[in-house]
Amino acid sequence: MSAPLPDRRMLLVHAHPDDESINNGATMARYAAEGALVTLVTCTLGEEGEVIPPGLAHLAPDREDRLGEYRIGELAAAMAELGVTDHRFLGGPGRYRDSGMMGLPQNDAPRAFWGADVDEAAGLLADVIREVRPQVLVTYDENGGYGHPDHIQAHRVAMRAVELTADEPCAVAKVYWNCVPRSVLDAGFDRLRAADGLFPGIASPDDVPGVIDDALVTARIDGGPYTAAKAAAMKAHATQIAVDGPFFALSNDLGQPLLGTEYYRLVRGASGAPAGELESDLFAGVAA
Ligand SMILES: CC(=O)N[C@H]1[C@@H](O[C@@H]2[C@H](O)[C@H](O)[C@@H](O)[C@H](O)[C@H]2O)O[C@H](CO)[C@@H](O)[C@@H]1O
Ligand SMILES: [Zn+2]
Repeated sequence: MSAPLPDRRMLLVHAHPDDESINNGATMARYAAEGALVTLVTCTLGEEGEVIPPGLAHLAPDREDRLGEYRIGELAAAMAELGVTDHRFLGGPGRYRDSGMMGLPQNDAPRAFWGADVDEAAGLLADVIREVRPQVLVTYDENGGYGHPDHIQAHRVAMRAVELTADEPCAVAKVYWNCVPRSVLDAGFDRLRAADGLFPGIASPDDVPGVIDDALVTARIDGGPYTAAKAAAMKAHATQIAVDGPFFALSNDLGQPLLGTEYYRLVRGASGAPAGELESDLFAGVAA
């Protein structure tokens, strides 16, 4: 007989190993520390990524094509930093392949996630929802945050899986999309510009995934005590992310702020906060 599930259960649906730490690392660490079940489903192995450390360049897709298996290890190390023990790949490791950036030939590769049948992939995710019965699901907005095909597809698959299970006892109570309020991001970039010289360049706020008007944000999760865990988890994804204090850069060498407070937009279910106020707990208002 399997152990009873914790009272609070959340499911995060991401495209590649690293997205979870970048978008939700502090949130995941906080809820894991508080005893909630935090389940991460990652849809690809990130096989088409670039490689930051020169000593690992041989793993690249156009060389040994072993980046995917390497990033499995990076993800496991990142989850250890966050205290998350339930992380899975959609359909099993390698079922769906990283599609590469929008418009590249890799988008049309045989196993590319971008070409996956959404209902089939959503059926696989629905099985996870039936197993863990999350009250809360977190994924990207309809643009995947920044238009990456795997992010857009992860959004579509996640939202379809929520629909498929909506009339079942495991129905997800609250669905959130990752976001960053413009004012918070602008302040972060002001700090980065003042700390000049950390990275070869500075990203444009418009390049940061999920930037939205402050008024559209519905939840603010103060990850304060867990910011260090988030930074450590991001560092674990060393092929993709370079971390320097409260800032980081992807393989494009463009610095951006590392935010310990994480923001969300409730798109399905009822807010647990008083009207006009931000939620400070994603589980607010849900039953065990
Ligand atoms: C954060 C994220 O979604 N990373 C993806 C992304 O990686 C970017 C891509 O390689 C781009 O060409 C670089 O300029 C940028 O610096 C990278 O962050 O796309 C990869 C390929 O699909 C993916 O593996 C990676 O996880
Ligand atoms: Zn990604």
